[in-house]
Amino acid sequence: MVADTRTEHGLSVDGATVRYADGRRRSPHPAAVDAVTFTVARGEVVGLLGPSGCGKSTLLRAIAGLEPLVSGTVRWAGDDLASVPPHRRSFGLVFQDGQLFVHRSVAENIAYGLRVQRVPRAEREARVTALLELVGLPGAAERSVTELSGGERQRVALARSLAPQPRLLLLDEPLSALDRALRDRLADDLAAMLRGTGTTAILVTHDETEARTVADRVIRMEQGRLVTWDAPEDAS
Ligand SMILES: Nc1ncnc2c1ncn2[C@@H]1O[C@H](COP(=O)(O)OP(=O)(O)OP(=O)(O)O)[C@@H](O)[C@H]1O
Repeated sequence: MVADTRTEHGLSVDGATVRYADGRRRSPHPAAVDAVTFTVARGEVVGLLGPSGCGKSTLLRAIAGLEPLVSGTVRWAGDDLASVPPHRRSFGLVFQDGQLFVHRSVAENIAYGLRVQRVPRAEREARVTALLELVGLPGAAERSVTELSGGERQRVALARSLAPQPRLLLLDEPLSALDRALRDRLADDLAAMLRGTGTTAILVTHDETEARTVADRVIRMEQGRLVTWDAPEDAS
C-alpha cells in the first residue's frame, strides 16, 4: 500500500466511536459518534456541517481528548493520541461563547497560553500585539473583556486560541451567537486569519455559507455518521 503523506502529516481519525453512558438503560446507548473516518492535512481548514444533535461537538471533543473513544483512533502525524491527555495535544479549542476569563484584561486573556508555555514577557507582549492586529482589535490590550461586544469577545477568544500556535484548532460554532451581519463579516475575517497563520482547523457549524466561506473542504454528519465529504483538492 502506498503511504498517505497527507495523513502522516496532519490529523487522521479512523473509525472513531463515542458512546455516552446511560445508566438507566440495559441496552447500549446509540453511538453519538459512529465509526467516523476522515483526515485533515496540515494547513487545511475543514468545515463540519450537520443538524443539531448529530454528534459534531462530540466528535470535536473526542479529537481534543475530552471524550474517550470506545473504538477507533485519533492520530496526529501518524501517532496515536490515545494516551496523550488534552493539554498535551497542542490543540486549541474555541466555543460559541468564547469562555474568556472575565476578571482579566484582553491582553491577559490572549497571553494565558503563552504564560503556561513560559514564553518570556517581551515575546508575550509582542505576540499579543500582533494577534490583536490580526483579529482586528489593535489597541484593545488593556480593555476589560466585560466591556466588549459579542463579536469583539469572539475575536479575543480566537486570538487567545491562536497565541500558542496550536497544531490543530478546533472551532465549535464560534460565530453562532452573533447576529447575521456580524457573522458574515467575522467569517471572512476568520478565513483570512486561518490562512494568514497557516493554521490547520476544523470548524463546526450549522451554516453552509459559513462553512464554504471559511473551509477548504466540507464534511457532513447525520446521526453520528459521516455522510458526505468533498474530496480533498489535491488527492488523486
Ligand atoms: N454529556 C452527554 N451525555 C449524554 N448524551 C450526550 C451528551 N452530550 C451530547 N449527548 C448526546 O449525543 C448526541 C450528539 O450531541 P452533540 O452535542 O455532539 O451534537 P451536535 O451535532 O454538536 O449538536 P448541536 O449542533 O446542537 O450542538 C445527541 O444525541 C446528544 O443528546
